[in-house]
Amino acid sequence: MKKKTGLISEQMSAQRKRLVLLGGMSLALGAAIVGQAALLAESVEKIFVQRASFSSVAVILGILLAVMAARTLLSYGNGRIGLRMAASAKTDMRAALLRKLTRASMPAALRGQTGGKVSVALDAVDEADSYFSQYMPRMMEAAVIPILILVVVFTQHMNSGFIMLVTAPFIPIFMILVGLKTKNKSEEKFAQLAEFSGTFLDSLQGLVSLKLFGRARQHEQEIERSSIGYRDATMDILRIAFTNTFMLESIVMLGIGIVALELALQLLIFKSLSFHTAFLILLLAPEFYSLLKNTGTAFHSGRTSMGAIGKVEEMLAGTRDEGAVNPRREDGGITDGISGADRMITANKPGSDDMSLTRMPPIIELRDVRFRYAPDSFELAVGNISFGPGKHIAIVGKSGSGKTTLMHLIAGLLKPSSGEVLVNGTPLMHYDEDSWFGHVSYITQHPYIFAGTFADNIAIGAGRAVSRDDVVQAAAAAGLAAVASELEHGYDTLVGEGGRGLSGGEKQRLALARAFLKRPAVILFDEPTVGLDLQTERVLQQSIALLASKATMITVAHRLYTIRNADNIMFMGDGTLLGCGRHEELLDCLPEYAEMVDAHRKGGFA
Ligand SMILES: Nc1ncnc2c1ncn2[C@@H]1O[C@H](COP(=O)(O)OP(=O)(O)OP(=O)(O)O)[C@@H](O)[C@H]1O
Repeated sequence: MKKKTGLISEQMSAQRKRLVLLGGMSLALGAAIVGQAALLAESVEKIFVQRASFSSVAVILGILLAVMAARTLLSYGNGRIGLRMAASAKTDMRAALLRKLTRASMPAALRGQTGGKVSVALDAVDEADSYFSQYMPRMMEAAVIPILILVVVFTQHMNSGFIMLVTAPFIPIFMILVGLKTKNKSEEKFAQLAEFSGTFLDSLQGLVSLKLFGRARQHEQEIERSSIGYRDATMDILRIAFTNTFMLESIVMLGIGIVALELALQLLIFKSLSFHTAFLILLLAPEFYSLLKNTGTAFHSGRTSMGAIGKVEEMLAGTRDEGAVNPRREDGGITDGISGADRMITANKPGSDDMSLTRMPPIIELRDVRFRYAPDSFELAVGNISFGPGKHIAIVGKSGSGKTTLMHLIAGLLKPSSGEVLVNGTPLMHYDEDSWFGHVSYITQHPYIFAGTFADNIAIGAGRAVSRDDVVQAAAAAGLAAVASELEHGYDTLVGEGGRGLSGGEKQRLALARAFLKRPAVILFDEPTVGLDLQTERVLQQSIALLASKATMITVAHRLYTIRNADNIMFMGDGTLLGCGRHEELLDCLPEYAEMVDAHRKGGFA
């Protein structure tokens, strides 16, 4: 048998008690099978050979019935244990996947196709079922019962024992040969399924863009291609399964035939065997072979499952990220804009000093921070800088210069490759993630709107139960009161997926409303690049100013108004900090900055 994968070994040790129970029940099942055959042989001999009266065999028949009932119960029990093991294993695997996905760093979380990940989390985990529900119970039975039967047959008739011993290995040998091929095919099938799901979801999400660019037909063909790939991989596995069954049946028939022939010769020609013994062995031989054959079928599904489990392991390993070191769960973090998967960066190291987080708004310092998304990719490098409590920092620079990356590093959403971000003098990575994110709000340009009511979407920002009054107040502060009153069911209108859509400006104000409920000490603000109407712009500016009055605010700034009013402007150029200071200072000493401001005034700022 192939070396078990890490996940399987983990499950085996976690479910050791059930495995021991399975072993015990298999032994009892073996005893019931042998007992049933012995009692049947005894009663047939008594009734048909010795012509004994029915009453004299009634007791034996009664015991036989009881043993048959026990055998059925034991088989059922083994099945139940297998199902329980499968249920726990699947729950554990899904939980592990979810944990990995939610703790992955932003770069790791963004890697790969969403549809592919969903397919692994749902389909591949489901496919793992048969390893525990079929393969394990059958393997356990195969490890115990055939040996028991062989011992009994050897004690009764050596020749038959030898025939069974010699023919039996053909079944596992064949199983191993087929199994090796099945596992590879199964991995291929899951790779195809993940690709199919990924392509399908991607195309579905970008349907409008695809139509606009006249690429819908091409994507349709792409979906067709990957669905055919998946179908072919499934058919290959089925082909192997059918060939497997046919070959196993043939081996079993041949084995039983040889044993029967040998028994007939000994019984009728050489007369060296009693009817009772011959009949007992004839009853045990099919049990012996069919057990091995069932093991063969279970082996096939077990190998398919192992392929699926391999995919799950691959995903668990794949989402593991050098930058993500957080061992803890997070669910109440930053209120807006980024999904749970994007948040997991800070670490909770022993001895962390969460006390200093009570000094809010905090002092934020950067010490020789460097960061790369991947080797040989864009590199960000920032020297030593410090921002006092409650300062407003604007990060500016041309597109792709690293503004968002820098903000994510300051927020702890990305872990520096070298250097440190200090909050109140303590490295950010030393804080408990929940405590830190409990003080932070992130208002992105495209906040995530969950499927739910308008009120629910605002309330989620608080991270605790809040009253409708609180929600209404937060909405008003964010300039959303008029929007809510225009909605069909007011605050109870369904928004997000499957509900009413919201405009870009409305979404950003909703993010603001979430932040108002939270009252963060650190605000990360990704200023809209697209021009909002004057009214919306003013509401946003006023609300942000109100929110930021008692907070440190870090803005990826595009508006001259915001830049000019910032306490510190970080001017980025191709991943390096070209200058840091107030507007007037940078105007005097940094020609690139003056050029940018000039271009902005003329309306050509990019
Ligand atoms: N997840 C990622 N993986 C790899 N590279 C990335 C990733 N995100 C951003 N980059 C690269 O890092 C560089 C800086 O990106 P960043 O988003 O920080 O720029 P920006 O200044 O905020 O740009 P913009 O103003 O256009 O939003 C870019 O070259 C970008 O392609």
